[in-house]
Amino acid sequence: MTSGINTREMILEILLQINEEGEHSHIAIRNALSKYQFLPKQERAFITRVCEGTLEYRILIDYIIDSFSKITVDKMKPPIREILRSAVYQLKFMDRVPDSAVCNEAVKLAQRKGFYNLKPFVNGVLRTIARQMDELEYPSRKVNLVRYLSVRYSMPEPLVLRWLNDYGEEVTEKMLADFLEEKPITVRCRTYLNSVEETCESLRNQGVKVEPAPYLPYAFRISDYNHILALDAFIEGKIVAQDVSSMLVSEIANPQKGDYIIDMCAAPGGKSIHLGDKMEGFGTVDARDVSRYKVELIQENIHRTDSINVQAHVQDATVFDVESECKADIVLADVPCSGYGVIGKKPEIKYRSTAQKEEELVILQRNILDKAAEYVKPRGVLIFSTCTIAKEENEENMMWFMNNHPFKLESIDEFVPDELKSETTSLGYLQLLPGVHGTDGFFMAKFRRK
Ligand SMILES: C[S@@+](CC[C@H](N)C(=O)[O-])C[C@H]1O[C@@H](n2cnc3c(N)ncnc32)[C@H](O)[C@@H]1O
Repeated sequence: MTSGINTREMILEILLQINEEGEHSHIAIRNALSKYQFLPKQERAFITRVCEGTLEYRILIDYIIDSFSKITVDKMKPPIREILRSAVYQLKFMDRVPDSAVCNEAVKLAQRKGFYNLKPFVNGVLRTIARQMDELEYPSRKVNLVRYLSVRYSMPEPLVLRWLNDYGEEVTEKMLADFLEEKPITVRCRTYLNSVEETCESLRNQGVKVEPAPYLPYAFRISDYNHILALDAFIEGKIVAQDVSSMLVSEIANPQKGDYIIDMCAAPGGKSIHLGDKMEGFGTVDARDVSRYKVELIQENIHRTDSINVQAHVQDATVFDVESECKADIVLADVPCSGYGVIGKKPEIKYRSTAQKEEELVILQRNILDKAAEYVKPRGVLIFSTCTIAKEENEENMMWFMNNHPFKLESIDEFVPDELKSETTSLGYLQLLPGVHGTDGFFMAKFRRK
Protein backbone atom coordinates (compact mmCIF):
# COMPACT_ATOMS: atom_id res chain seq x y z
CA MET A 1 0.00 0.00 0.00
CA THR A 2 1.34 3.48 -0.80
CA SER A 3 0.17 6.75 0.70
CA GLY A 4 0.27 8.92 -2.45
CA ILE A 5 2.89 11.14 -0.80
CA ASN A 6 5.96 11.64 -3.00
CA THR A 7 8.57 9.91 -0.87
CA ARG A 8 11.46 10.89 -3.20
CA GLU A 9 10.52 14.54 -2.81
CA MET A 10 10.37 14.18 0.97
CA ILE A 11 13.83 12.60 0.92
CA LEU A 12 15.16 15.47 -1.17
CA GLU A 13 13.73 18.11 1.21
CA ILE A 14 15.20 16.32 4.24
CA LEU A 15 18.65 15.99 2.66
CA LEU A 16 18.67 19.66 1.64
CA GLN A 17 17.79 20.66 5.18
CA ILE A 18 20.66 18.59 6.58
CA ASN A 19 23.36 19.30 3.99
CA GLU A 20 22.49 22.86 3.00
CA GLU A 21 20.82 24.33 6.07
CA GLY A 22 22.84 22.52 8.74
CA GLU A 23 19.88 20.80 10.43
CA HIS A 24 20.56 17.71 12.56
CA SER A 25 19.64 14.54 10.65
CA HIS A 26 17.43 13.04 13.38
CA ILE A 27 15.51 16.31 13.75
CA ALA A 28 15.03 16.83 9.99
CA ILE A 29 13.78 13.24 9.58
CA ARG A 30 11.57 13.35 12.67
CA ASN A 31 9.98 16.68 11.68
CA ALA A 32 9.25 15.50 8.15
CA LEU A 33 7.76 12.21 9.29
CA SER A 34 5.66 13.77 12.02
CA LYS A 35 3.98 15.97 9.38
CA TYR A 36 2.72 12.77 7.72
CA GLN A 37 1.72 10.60 10.69
CA PHE A 38 -0.50 8.47 8.45
CA LEU A 39 2.40 7.25 6.28
CA PRO A 40 2.56 3.45 6.30
CA LYS A 41 5.40 1.84 8.27
CA GLN A 42 7.14 0.68 5.07
CA GLU A 43 7.25 4.18 3.55
CA ARG A 44 8.52 5.70 6.81
CA ALA A 45 11.24 3.06 6.95
CA PHE A 46 12.17 3.71 3.30
CA ILE A 47 12.45 7.48 3.79
CA THR A 48 14.47 7.07 6.98
CA ARG A 49 16.85 4.50 5.48
CA VAL A 50 17.51 6.43 2.27
CA CYS A 51 18.15 9.70 4.15
CA GLU A 52 20.37 8.09 6.76
CA GLY A 53 22.19 5.89 4.24
CA THR A 54 22.80 8.73 1.78
CA LEU A 55 24.31 10.75 4.59
CA GLU A 56 26.31 7.88 6.11
CA TYR A 57 27.87 6.95 2.75
CA ARG A 58 28.24 10.46 1.34
CA ILE A 59 31.99 10.28 0.66
CA LEU A 60 31.72 6.90 -1.06
CA ILE A 61 28.69 8.06 -3.06
CA ASP A 62 30.44 11.27 -4.15
CA TYR A 63 33.47 9.21 -5.19
CA ILE A 64 31.20 7.09 -7.39
CA ILE A 65 29.41 10.09 -8.91
CA ASP A 66 32.67 11.96 -9.57
CA SER A 67 34.05 8.88 -11.33
CA PHE A 68 31.21 8.95 -13.87
CA SER A 69 30.12 12.59 -14.13
CA LYS A 70 31.83 15.39 -16.06
CA ILE A 71 30.59 17.85 -13.48
CA THR A 72 31.94 17.08 -10.01
CA VAL A 73 29.55 16.83 -7.08
CA ASP A 74 30.80 20.04 -5.45
CA LYS A 75 29.97 22.04 -8.62
CA MET A 76 26.37 20.78 -8.89
CA LYS A 77 23.25 22.68 -7.87
CA PRO A 78 22.23 21.44 -4.41
CA PRO A 79 18.91 19.81 -5.45
CA ILE A 80 20.60 17.94 -8.34
CA ARG A 81 23.44 16.88 -6.05
CA GLU A 82 21.02 15.47 -3.46
CA ILE A 83 18.83 13.78 -6.10
CA LEU A 84 21.91 12.03 -7.50
CA ARG A 85 23.31 11.11 -4.10
CA SER A 86 20.10 9.52 -2.85
CA ALA A 87 19.63 7.69 -6.16
CA VAL A 88 23.19 6.31 -6.05
CA TYR A 89 22.60 5.16 -2.48
CA GLN A 90 19.58 3.19 -3.68
CA LEU A 91 21.45 1.77 -6.69
CA LYS A 92 24.35 0.61 -4.54
CA PHE A 93 22.68 -0.48 -1.34
CA MET A 94 18.98 -1.21 -1.91
CA ASP A 95 18.19 -4.27 -3.97
CA ARG A 96 14.47 -3.97 -3.53
CA VAL A 97 14.14 -0.94 -5.85
CA PRO A 98 14.86 -1.81 -9.51
CA ASP A 99 17.63 0.32 -11.04
CA SER A 100 15.36 1.59 -13.81
CA ALA A 101 12.82 2.82 -11.25
CA VAL A 102 15.55 4.63 -9.30
CA CYS A 103 16.70 6.42 -12.48
CA ASN A 104 13.17 7.27 -13.63
CA GLU A 105 12.12 8.66 -10.26
CA ALA A 106 15.27 10.79 -10.07
CA VAL A 107 14.69 12.23 -13.55
CA LYS A 108 11.02 12.98 -12.76
CA LEU A 109 12.01 14.68 -9.53
CA ALA A 110 14.63 16.85 -11.27
CA GLN A 111 11.92 17.98 -13.69
CA ARG A 112 9.41 18.63 -10.90
CA LYS A 113 12.00 20.81 -9.14
CA GLY A 114 12.37 22.96 -12.28
CA PHE A 115 15.54 21.43 -13.73
CA TYR A 116 13.98 20.43 -17.05
CA ASN A 117 17.29 21.04 -18.90
CA LEU A 118 19.20 18.73 -16.59
CA LYS A 119 16.97 15.71 -17.16
CA PRO A 120 19.36 14.14 -19.72
CA PHE A 121 22.32 14.77 -17.40
CA VAL A 122 20.66 13.08 -14.40
CA ASN A 123 19.46 10.25 -16.60
CA GLY A 124 22.86 9.74 -18.26
CA VAL A 125 24.92 9.79 -15.07
CA LEU A 126 22.59 7.44 -13.20
CA ARG A 127 22.22 4.93 -16.01
CA THR A 128 26.00 4.82 -16.49
CA ILE A 129 26.49 4.30 -12.77
CA ALA A 130 23.86 1.55 -12.69
CA ARG A 131 25.65 -0.25 -15.54
CA GLN A 132 29.28 0.28 -14.59
CA MET A 133 29.40 0.73 -10.83
CA ASP A 134 30.65 -2.79 -10.16
CA GLU A 135 33.74 -2.27 -12.33
CA LEU A 136 34.76 0.96 -10.62
CA GLU A 137 38.24 1.00 -9.04
CA TYR A 138 38.46 2.28 -5.49
CA PRO A 139 41.56 3.79 -3.83
CA SER A 140 44.15 1.17 -3.03
CA ARG A 141 44.73 0.22 0.60
CA LYS A 142 48.42 -0.40 -0.05
CA VAL A 143 49.05 2.87 -1.86
CA ASN A 144 47.15 5.18 0.47
CA LEU A 145 45.61 3.72 3.64
CA VAL A 146 44.00 6.99 4.76
CA ARG A 147 42.31 7.61 1.40
CA TYR A 148 41.23 3.96 1.21
CA LEU A 149 39.60 4.01 4.66
CA SER A 150 38.09 7.43 4.01
CA VAL A 151 36.28 6.31 0.84
CA ARG A 152 35.50 2.76 1.99
CA TYR A 153 33.87 3.95 5.24
CA SER A 154 32.89 7.49 4.21
CA MET A 155 34.92 9.24 6.86
CA PRO A 156 36.74 12.53 6.20
CA GLU A 157 40.49 11.98 5.87
CA PRO A 158 41.55 14.22 8.80
CA LEU A 159 39.47 12.12 11.22
CA VAL A 160 40.78 8.84 9.79
CA LEU A 161 44.36 10.07 10.10
CA ARG A 162 43.85 11.18 13.66
CA TRP A 163 42.29 7.93 14.82
CA LEU A 164 45.01 5.90 13.07
CA ASN A 165 47.53 7.85 15.15
CA ASP A 166 45.53 7.58 18.38
CA TYR A 167 44.11 4.05 18.16
CA GLY A 168 46.03 2.18 15.43
CA GLU A 169 44.80 0.55 12.21
CA GLU A 170 42.82 -2.37 13.64
CA VAL A 171 40.78 -0.38 16.16
CA THR A 172 40.24 2.48 13.72
CA GLU A 173 38.82 0.12 11.11
CA LYS A 174 36.54 -1.50 13.70
CA MET A 175 35.21 1.92 14.70
CA LEU A 176 34.71 3.01 11.10
CA ALA A 177 32.81 -0.17 10.27
CA ASP A 178 30.68 0.12 13.40
CA PHE A 179 29.60 3.68 12.58
CA LEU A 180 27.98 2.34 9.41
CA GLU A 181 26.14 -0.53 11.02
CA GLU A 182 22.40 -0.18 11.48
CA LYS A 183 21.59 -0.79 15.12
CA PRO A 184 18.41 -1.00 17.12
CA ILE A 185 17.78 1.72 19.69
CA THR A 186 18.76 0.94 23.30
CA VAL A 187 16.40 1.63 26.18
CA ARG A 188 16.73 1.62 29.94
CA CYS A 189 13.96 -0.13 31.83
CA ARG A 190 13.16 1.92 34.92
CA THR A 191 13.47 -0.88 37.46
CA TYR A 192 12.74 1.46 40.33
CA LEU A 193 9.05 1.42 39.43
CA ASN A 194 8.47 -1.71 37.32
CA SER A 195 10.15 -5.04 36.94
CA VAL A 196 12.19 -5.62 33.79
CA GLU A 197 9.90 -8.57 32.97
CA GLU A 198 6.74 -6.43 33.12
CA THR A 199 8.24 -3.77 30.87
CA CYS A 200 9.57 -6.27 28.32
CA GLU A 201 6.19 -7.99 28.26
CA SER A 202 4.43 -4.70 27.54
CA LEU A 203 6.85 -4.09 24.65
CA ARG A 204 6.47 -7.61 23.26
CA ASN A 205 2.68 -7.36 23.47
CA GLN A 206 2.91 -4.49 21.00
CA GLY A 207 4.99 -6.58 18.58
CA VAL A 208 8.34 -5.07 19.56
CA LYS A 209 11.46 -7.22 19.29
CA VAL A 210 13.32 -6.98 22.61
CA GLU A 211 16.91 -8.18 23.03
CA PRO A 212 19.33 -7.72 25.94
CA ALA A 213 21.96 -5.01 25.49
CA PRO A 214 25.47 -5.58 26.83
CA TYR A 215 26.67 -5.00 30.41
CA LEU A 216 23.54 -3.93 32.31
CA PRO A 217 20.58 -6.17 33.22
CA TYR A 218 18.08 -3.37 32.71
CA ALA A 219 19.32 -2.33 29.23
CA PHE A 220 17.57 -3.65 26.11
CA ARG A 221 17.68 -3.18 22.36
CA ILE A 222 14.31 -2.70 20.75
CA SER A 223 13.28 -2.95 17.09
CA ASP A 224 10.34 -3.77 14.78
CA TYR A 225 8.08 -0.93 15.85
CA ASN A 226 6.77 2.04 13.92
CA HIS A 227 7.15 4.90 16.38
CA ILE A 228 8.56 4.84 19.91
CA LEU A 229 6.06 7.55 20.90
CA ALA A 230 3.24 5.06 20.32
CA LEU A 231 4.62 2.38 22.65
CA ASP A 232 2.76 2.01 25.96
CA ALA A 233 5.99 1.38 27.85
CA PHE A 234 7.30 4.71 26.55
CA ILE A 235 4.09 6.67 27.13
CA GLU A 236 3.85 5.29 30.68
CA GLY A 237 7.47 6.22 31.40
CA LYS A 238 8.63 2.65 31.89
CA ILE A 239 11.51 3.09 29.45
CA VAL A 240 13.97 5.83 28.59
CA ALA A 241 15.87 5.79 25.28
CA GLN A 242 19.51 5.83 26.32
CA ASP A 243 22.75 4.18 25.24
CA VAL A 244 24.40 1.78 27.69
CA SER A 245 27.44 4.07 27.83
CA SER A 246 25.23 6.86 29.13
CA MET A 247 23.64 4.51 31.71
CA LEU A 248 27.11 3.67 33.04
CA VAL A 249 27.57 7.31 34.05
CA SER A 250 24.87 7.04 36.71
CA GLU A 251 26.32 3.69 37.77
CA ILE A 252 29.74 5.16 38.46
CA ALA A 253 28.22 8.25 40.10
CA ASN A 254 26.58 5.86 42.61
CA PRO A 255 24.18 8.38 44.19
CA GLN A 256 22.79 7.73 47.67
CA LYS A 257 19.15 8.34 48.66
CA GLY A 258 18.82 11.98 49.66
CA ASP A 259 21.82 13.34 47.73
CA TYR A 260 21.74 16.75 46.10
CA ILE A 261 23.00 16.38 42.53
CA ILE A 262 23.70 19.09 39.97
CA ASP A 263 23.61 17.98 36.33
CA MET A 264 25.11 20.99 34.60
CA CYS A 265 24.39 20.07 30.96
CA ALA A 266 21.31 17.91 31.33
CA ALA A 267 19.09 18.08 28.23
CA PRO A 268 17.24 15.99 27.22
CA GLY A 269 17.62 14.55 30.70
CA GLY A 270 18.57 10.90 30.23
CA LYS A 271 21.22 10.88 32.95
CA SER A 272 19.30 13.18 35.32
CA ILE A 273 16.31 10.86 35.28
CA HIS A 274 18.52 7.82 35.77
CA LEU A 275 20.23 9.49 38.75
CA GLY A 276 16.79 10.34 40.16
CA ASP A 277 15.66 6.72 39.70
CA LYS A 278 18.73 5.45 41.50
CA MET A 279 17.71 7.57 44.50
CA GLU A 280 14.20 6.02 44.31
CA GLY A 281 12.33 9.30 44.52
CA PHE A 282 14.46 10.76 47.35
CA GLY A 283 16.99 13.58 47.12
CA THR A 284 17.13 16.13 44.30
CA VAL A 285 18.60 16.22 40.85
CA ASP A 286 19.03 19.81 39.73
CA ALA A 287 18.94 19.41 35.93
CA ARG A 288 20.27 22.50 34.16
CA ASP A 289 20.80 23.48 30.57
CA VAL A 290 21.60 26.63 28.62
CA SER A 291 18.28 27.50 26.93
CA ARG A 292 14.57 27.45 27.59
CA TYR A 293 14.05 25.09 24.66
CA LYS A 294 16.54 22.58 26.10
CA VAL A 295 15.01 22.83 29.55
CA GLU A 296 11.59 22.15 28.06
CA LEU A 297 12.97 18.91 26.63
CA ILE A 298 14.08 17.89 30.12
CA GLN A 299 10.71 18.90 31.54
CA GLU A 300 8.85 16.78 28.98
CA ASN A 301 10.90 13.79 30.09
CA ILE A 302 10.42 14.54 33.79
CA HIS A 303 6.69 14.75 33.16
CA ARG A 304 6.50 11.55 31.12
CA THR A 305 8.53 9.59 33.65
CA ASP A 306 6.89 11.29 36.65
CA SER A 307 10.32 11.87 38.14
CA ILE A 308 9.41 13.72 41.33
CA ASN A 309 12.97 14.26 42.49
CA VAL A 310 14.25 15.86 39.27
CA GLN A 311 13.78 19.57 38.62
CA ALA A 312 14.89 21.48 35.54
CA HIS A 313 15.86 25.07 35.03
CA VAL A 314 17.84 27.34 32.74
CA GLN A 315 21.39 27.96 33.89
CA ASP A 316 24.38 28.65 31.68
CA ALA A 317 27.09 26.31 32.96
CA THR A 318 29.82 28.83 32.09
CA VAL A 319 28.32 31.43 34.45
CA PHE A 320 29.24 30.92 38.11
CA ASP A 321 26.17 30.31 40.29
CA VAL A 322 27.12 31.49 43.75
CA GLU A 323 24.09 29.77 45.33
CA SER A 324 25.51 26.37 44.36
CA GLU A 325 28.97 26.83 45.87
CA CYS A 326 30.04 23.70 47.80
CA LYS A 327 26.42 22.46 47.86
CA ALA A 328 26.38 19.28 45.78
CA ASP A 329 27.13 15.72 46.82
CA ILE A 330 27.58 14.94 43.13
CA VAL A 331 28.11 17.23 40.14
CA LEU A 332 27.74 15.79 36.66
CA ALA A 333 29.52 17.67 33.86
CA ASP A 334 28.31 15.82 30.76
CA VAL A 335 29.73 18.56 28.60
CA PRO A 336 28.99 19.59 25.01
CA CYS A 337 31.59 17.88 22.80
CA SER A 338 32.53 16.98 19.24
CA GLY A 339 30.23 13.93 19.44
CA TYR A 340 32.51 11.60 17.46
CA GLY A 341 31.34 8.68 19.58
CA VAL A 342 27.80 8.98 18.23
CA ILE A 343 28.61 9.39 14.52
CA GLY A 344 26.73 6.12 14.01
CA LYS A 345 23.54 7.86 15.17
CA LYS A 346 24.24 11.36 13.87
CA PRO A 347 26.33 10.91 10.70
CA GLU A 348 26.35 14.63 9.85
CA ILE A 349 28.80 15.15 12.75
CA LYS A 350 31.65 13.69 10.71
CA TYR A 351 31.24 16.23 7.92
CA ARG A 352 30.97 19.25 10.19
CA SER A 353 34.04 18.91 12.38
CA THR A 354 36.84 21.46 12.12
CA ALA A 355 40.02 21.95 14.11
CA GLN A 356 38.80 25.39 15.17
CA LYS A 357 35.46 24.08 16.47
CA GLU A 358 37.32 21.47 18.49
CA GLU A 359 39.68 24.00 20.04
CA GLU A 360 36.69 26.13 21.01
CA LEU A 361 35.01 23.09 22.56
CA VAL A 362 38.02 22.34 24.75
CA ILE A 363 37.94 25.93 26.03
CA LEU A 364 34.18 25.65 26.72
CA GLN A 365 34.62 22.28 28.45
CA ARG A 366 37.36 23.63 30.73
CA ASN A 367 35.25 26.67 31.50
CA ILE A 368 32.36 24.40 32.56
CA LEU A 369 34.68 22.14 34.58
CA ASP A 370 36.04 25.20 36.45
CA LYS A 371 32.49 26.04 37.61
CA ALA A 372 31.59 22.40 38.29
CA ALA A 373 34.54 22.08 40.68
CA GLU A 374 33.21 24.93 42.82
CA TYR A 375 29.80 23.30 43.35
CA VAL A 376 31.12 20.02 44.80
CA LYS A 377 31.04 19.66 48.61
CA PRO A 378 34.34 18.74 50.28
CA ARG A 379 34.79 14.98 49.66
CA GLY A 380 31.95 15.08 47.14
CA VAL A 381 32.07 13.62 43.64
CA LEU A 382 32.49 15.16 40.21
CA ILE A 383 31.73 13.10 37.13
CA PHE A 384 33.13 14.36 33.84
CA SER A 385 31.78 12.74 30.68
CA THR A 386 31.62 13.21 26.90
CA CYS A 387 30.29 11.26 23.94
CA THR A 388 33.51 11.59 21.98
CA ILE A 389 36.69 9.66 21.32
CA ALA A 390 38.91 12.76 20.91
CA LYS A 391 41.80 12.58 23.37
CA GLU A 392 42.03 16.39 23.62
CA GLU A 393 38.48 16.54 24.96
CA ASN A 394 38.83 13.47 27.20
CA GLU A 395 42.15 12.36 28.74
CA GLU A 396 43.80 15.74 28.16
CA ASN A 397 40.94 17.62 29.85
CA MET A 398 40.96 15.08 32.68
CA MET A 399 44.69 15.67 33.30
CA TRP A 400 44.25 19.41 33.02
CA PHE A 401 41.43 19.28 35.58
CA MET A 402 43.49 17.31 38.09
CA ASN A 403 46.38 19.70 37.71
CA ASN A 404 44.21 22.74 38.32
CA HIS A 405 41.68 21.68 40.97
CA PRO A 406 41.81 19.98 44.38
CA PHE A 407 40.38 16.70 43.12
CA LYS A 408 41.75 13.19 42.67
CA LEU A 409 40.59 10.40 40.39
CA GLU A 410 38.80 7.53 42.16
CA SER A 411 38.54 3.90 41.02
CA ILE A 412 35.29 2.99 39.24
CA ASP A 413 35.98 -0.77 39.31
CA GLU A 414 33.22 -1.36 41.86
CA PHE A 415 30.60 -0.01 39.43
CA VAL A 416 31.60 -1.25 35.98
CA PRO A 417 31.00 -4.76 34.65
CA ASP A 418 33.98 -7.13 34.74
CA GLU A 419 34.41 -7.03 30.94
CA LEU A 420 35.09 -3.29 31.10
CA LYS A 421 37.55 -3.33 33.99
CA SER A 422 41.09 -2.27 33.11
CA GLU A 423 44.04 -0.30 34.40
CA THR A 424 42.20 2.92 33.59
CA THR A 425 39.00 1.98 35.41
CA SER A 426 41.04 1.19 38.51
CA LEU A 427 42.48 4.69 38.18
CA GLY A 428 39.04 6.23 37.68
CA TYR A 429 38.23 6.63 34.00
CA LEU A 430 36.89 4.71 31.01
CA GLN A 431 37.05 5.31 27.27
CA LEU A 432 34.46 3.26 25.40
CA LEU A 433 35.05 2.79 21.68
CA PRO A 434 32.41 1.98 19.06
CA GLY A 435 32.96 -1.42 17.43
CA VAL A 436 35.21 -2.43 20.32
CA HIS A 437 32.96 -2.24 23.37
CA GLY A 438 29.53 -2.63 21.78
CA THR A 439 28.38 0.85 22.84
CA ASP A 440 28.61 4.40 21.56
CA GLY A 441 32.01 6.03 21.87
CA PHE A 442 31.98 7.59 25.31
CA PHE A 443 34.33 8.86 28.02
CA MET A 444 33.74 9.09 31.76
CA ALA A 445 35.96 9.98 34.70
CA LYS A 446 35.18 10.06 38.41
CA PHE A 447 36.87 12.61 40.68
CA ARG A 448 36.60 13.09 44.43
CA ARG A 449 37.15 16.48 46.02
CA LYS A 450 40.00 16.46 48.52
C1 LIG B 1 26.00 15.83 25.82
S1 LIG B 1 24.59 16.82 25.88
C2 LIG B 1 23.90 16.37 27.42
C3 LIG B 1 23.14 15.06 27.44
C4 LIG B 1 22.43 14.83 28.76
N1 LIG B 1 23.34 14.89 29.87
C5 LIG B 1 21.67 13.53 28.79
O1 LIG B 1 22.17 12.57 29.33
O2 LIG B 1 20.54 13.49 28.28
C6 LIG B 1 25.30 18.37 26.23
C7 LIG B 1 24.32 19.44 26.62
O3 LIG B 1 25.07 20.60 26.98
C8 LIG B 1 24.24 21.70 26.78
N2 LIG B 1 25.04 22.93 26.84
C9 LIG B 1 25.81 23.49 25.88
N3 LIG B 1 26.36 24.63 26.34
C10 LIG B 1 25.92 24.77 27.62
C11 LIG B 1 26.13 25.77 28.60
N4 LIG B 1 26.90 26.83 28.38
N5 LIG B 1 25.48 25.62 29.78
C12 LIG B 1 24.69 24.56 30.02
N6 LIG B 1 24.47 23.59 29.12
C13 LIG B 1 25.08 23.71 27.94
C14 LIG B 1 23.60 21.41 25.45
O4 LIG B 1 22.42 22.16 25.31
C15 LIG B 1 23.34 19.91 25.55
O5 LIG B 1 22.04 19.67 25.96
